[in-house]
Amino acid sequence: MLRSPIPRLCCRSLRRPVTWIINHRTYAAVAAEDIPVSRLRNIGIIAHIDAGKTTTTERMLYYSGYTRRIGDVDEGNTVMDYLPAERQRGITITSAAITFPWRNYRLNLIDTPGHADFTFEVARSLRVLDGAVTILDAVAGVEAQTEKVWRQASAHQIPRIVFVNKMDRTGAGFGRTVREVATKLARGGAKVGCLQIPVFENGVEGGAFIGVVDVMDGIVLTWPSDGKSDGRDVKAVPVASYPSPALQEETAKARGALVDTLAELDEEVMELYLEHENAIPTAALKKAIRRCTLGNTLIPILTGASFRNIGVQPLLDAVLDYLPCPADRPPAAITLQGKPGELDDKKNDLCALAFKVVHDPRKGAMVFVRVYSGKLAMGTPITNTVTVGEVPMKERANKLLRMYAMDSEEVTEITAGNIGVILGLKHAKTGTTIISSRDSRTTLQLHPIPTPPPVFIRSLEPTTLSDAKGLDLALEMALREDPSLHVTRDDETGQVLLSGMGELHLEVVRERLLGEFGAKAEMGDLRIGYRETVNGMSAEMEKQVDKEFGAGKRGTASAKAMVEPYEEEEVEEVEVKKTKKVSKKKSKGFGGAPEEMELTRTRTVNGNKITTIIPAGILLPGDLIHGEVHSTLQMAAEVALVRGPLFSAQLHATHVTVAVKDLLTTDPAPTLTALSQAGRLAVVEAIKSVGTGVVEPVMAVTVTVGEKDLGGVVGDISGTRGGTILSLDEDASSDISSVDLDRVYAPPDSTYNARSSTDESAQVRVVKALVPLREMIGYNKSLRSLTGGRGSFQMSVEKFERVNRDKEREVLKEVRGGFDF
Ligand SMILES: Nc1nc2c(ncn2[C@@H]2O[C@H](COP(=O)(O)OP(=O)(O)OP(=O)(O)O)[C@@H](O)[C@H]2O)c(=O)[nH]1
Repeated sequence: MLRSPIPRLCCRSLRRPVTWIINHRTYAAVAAEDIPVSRLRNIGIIAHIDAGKTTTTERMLYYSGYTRRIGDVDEGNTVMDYLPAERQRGITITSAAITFPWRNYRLNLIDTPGHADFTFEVARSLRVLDGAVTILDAVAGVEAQTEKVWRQASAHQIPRIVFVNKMDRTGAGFGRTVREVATKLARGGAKVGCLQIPVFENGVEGGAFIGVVDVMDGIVLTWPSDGKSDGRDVKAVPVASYPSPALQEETAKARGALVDTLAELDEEVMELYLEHENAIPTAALKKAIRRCTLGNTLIPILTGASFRNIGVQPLLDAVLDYLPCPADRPPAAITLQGKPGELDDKKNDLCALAFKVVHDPRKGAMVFVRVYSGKLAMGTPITNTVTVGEVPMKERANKLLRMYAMDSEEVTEITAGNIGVILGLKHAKTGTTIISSRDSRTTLQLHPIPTPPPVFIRSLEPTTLSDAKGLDLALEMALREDPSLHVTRDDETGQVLLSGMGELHLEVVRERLLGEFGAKAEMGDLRIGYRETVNGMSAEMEKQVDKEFGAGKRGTASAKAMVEPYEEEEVEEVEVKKTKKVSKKKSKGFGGAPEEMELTRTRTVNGNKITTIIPAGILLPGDLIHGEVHSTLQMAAEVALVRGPLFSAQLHATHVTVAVKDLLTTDPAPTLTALSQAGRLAVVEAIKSVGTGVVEPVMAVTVTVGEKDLGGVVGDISGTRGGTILSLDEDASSDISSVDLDRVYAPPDSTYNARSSTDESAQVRVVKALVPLREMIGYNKSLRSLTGGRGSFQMSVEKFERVNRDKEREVLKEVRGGFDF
C-alpha cells in the first residue's frame, strides 16, 4: 500500500464551511444568463424507492438559500414532490427540475422517482443529465431499483457519486454498503473510493451518528445531534486534534487506500508518488479524483443522514468538485439523414432535446428542453426535426422559463448546456429534437428516448355522453406528458383502453385525469396487457379503395401487404434503401418522372417491424414527396396492428411489408387517403389470413427476503408460479468473482449501529426470477404471508412470450373479466 499521511491542515480547509453560506450576491451571479459552462452542473438524483432522494434534495434547496424552511416528505410539504398524488403518497412520480446556486455555480437538478413503474421517467431524465448522485439507504444497501437505474446511467456513461444516506438508523453499515457498491455496481474495472468515513459520538466505536471525516482534507465535520438543528451549524476540526485516536488511525488508513486507488487508476498520481513519495499535494489528488470520476473509473463515496441534516453540504461540494460540466461530456450522439454521427457543439447552431412535457393549468403545455448547442432565444422560429422521409414541423418558442420545481422565472434565452422550458409549443413532445428554422438539417435527430411496452390495461368510460369531449382532451394532455402511457379505443364497445407500466402507474394516471385534468369518467378493473402475434407467413394480400372523400375529391389507390413473425429488436431503426433499376415513364397530372428504383423504408415500432415500399415506376400525384407516401403506409400498418383478430389486442413481434400497388388519381390528398385505407385493409387481411395467437408479458421480478424466508419464496416462484429463478442472493450479472474484496477499503462498521453479518434472521437475500405477469397476480398478499410482511418485491417487463394452447384458452376466457390484485 502507498503511504499517505493526513495532510497538515491549512487555514483554508478550516474555513471551508464558510463557503456554504449563500448570500444574495451569489444568487445574482449564478442567475446571470452568461454564466460560464464550467460553472454549470446538470445533475440527477437516482436511487431505489425511499432511499432519501427527495429528503436530500430538500436540504440542498434549503442550504442553497432557495427555500426558507426544510420540506418534509412525511408531512407532504416538499418543493420537489409537488403533484397532489406525490404529496399524498410521499413518493416521487414525475421528475422535478430545479435550478439553484451552490458556491458560485448553477445547479440544474432533477429528482427522479424510485418506483419501478416510473422507470421511464428516470430514462428520459438520464438522457439530459451530465452526472448523477446515487443515494443508498445505509441499512438496505444496494437495492434492486438502484441496480437498474445504475445500469441505465452506465449505458449513457454518466459519471456518478454515491451518497450512503440514513447513517442514523439502527442497522446502518457504511462499510458493508461500500463493499456492496464494489460488488454490485462497479463494472469494467471501476473502483470505489471513500472520500469520507462516518463519525459517531464515540469516534469510530459507536454512539449516535454525528458527522463525517473529509478524508482528503483531514477535517472532522460534525453536526449537532440534538434533533433541533437545521444543519447549518457545522463544526470543522482537524482530525489530528479530534479526541479519538481510533478515528485518526482510520482516517489515515482511508486516505492511504484512496491514494492507492488513485495511483492505480491515474498515471499522474503514480508519477507524483514517485516524485513526492508520501507527500502528494491534496489539490493534485482532488484533480485526479475528478479525472477518474469523469472517466467512470472511480465511484467516489460520501455519507450522511439527510433527515438529520448531516452531510448534505459536503455532498453539494462534491457535486461541483467531481461531477462534469456540460463541456466535460462527450458530444451528443445524433443521426443525420439516418446516418449515425456526433453533434458538432462548437458550431453555434441551435440543437435541443425536448425531454418532458407537462400541462400546467395556467401556462399550458410546458416543454422541458436541454440545449446541446447554440442558444434558444425567445420568439425564435424552431423546427421539430424528423426522421428521413417525414415532414418537419415548424413552431415558435414564444416564452422561455427557468424552472424552480413548480415555480418559474421568465428568461430571454436558454444557452448551450442549460435546461429550461418553452411555452406555446403545440407539437413538440418527449423525444423531439429542436433546431432553428433557418437550419436546413431537418433530419438531425438526437437519440430518441425509447419507451417500454405497457403491460397493464384499464378501461375508461366517460360518465355521461357529454363528458366524452372533456375526457378526450384530458387524455390528449396525459399522452403528451407521458409517453409510457398508451391509449386505444375499442370500436365495438366505445371504451377507451389505457395501458401502462404497472398498477401504480395507471392509478396515478386515473387520479390525474379525474383530478388535475378535470375529466369525468369511470375506470374499469386492472387487466393484463396480453398481445397477439401472427401464426406464420401470409400470402400477399391486395386491396383497392376508390372513393369520394369530400365534394369532388375522388381518390383511387391500391396497396398490397404481407405479414410474418419477427424477432423483436431493441432499438428503433430507420433504413432507406433503393434497389432495382427500371425505365422511365411520364404521365400528365402526376408530379414529374417516376422513381427509377424501388424505395424501401423499415422501422421498428411497438415491438413490430414495418417495411414500406414504393415500387419502381410509381408516379406520385401532384407535389407529393416519397416521404409522405412512406409515412402514409407506415401509419396504415400501425393502425392495422393496433387490433388483432383474436381478441382485439395489439399485435406483437410481427413484420409487416406494405407496398403501393397503384396510385390512380391525380389529386394528392384524396389519393393518399385512399392509399391509407387500402394499406390498412391489405394488412388486416394478411393478418386474418394466417391467424394469431396469444403472447403474454413476462416480468423480471426481484424479491428481497430474510434468509429464513428464502426457501418458501423460491419454492413458490419456481413451483406454483412456474417462474424461472435467475439468481439467488447477488445479482447474476455482477462480476463478484472479479472483485477482490480484500483490496476494497471500507471502514469497519460500528458494532452499536451495524447489523451483525452473522445474524442470520437479519441477512437479506435477493431472489431474481422471470415470471409470467399472469402468475404474479395476488403476489403482494402471498409474499406477505410467506414472509410475515418482511419481504418486498419489484417487477418490470422483461419480454413478451407466446403461450401454449391450454394457457391460450384460459387467457381468452379471462380477457373478458378483471383481476383483483
Ligand atoms: N432515519 C432516516 N430517515 C430518512 C433519511 N432520509 C430520508 N429518510 C426517510 O425515508 C423516507 C423516504 O424518503 P424520501 O426522501 O421520500 O425518499 P425518496 O428516495 O425520495 O423516495 P421516492 O421518491 O418515493 O423514490 C421518508 O420517510 C424520510 O423521512 C435519513 O437520513 N434518516
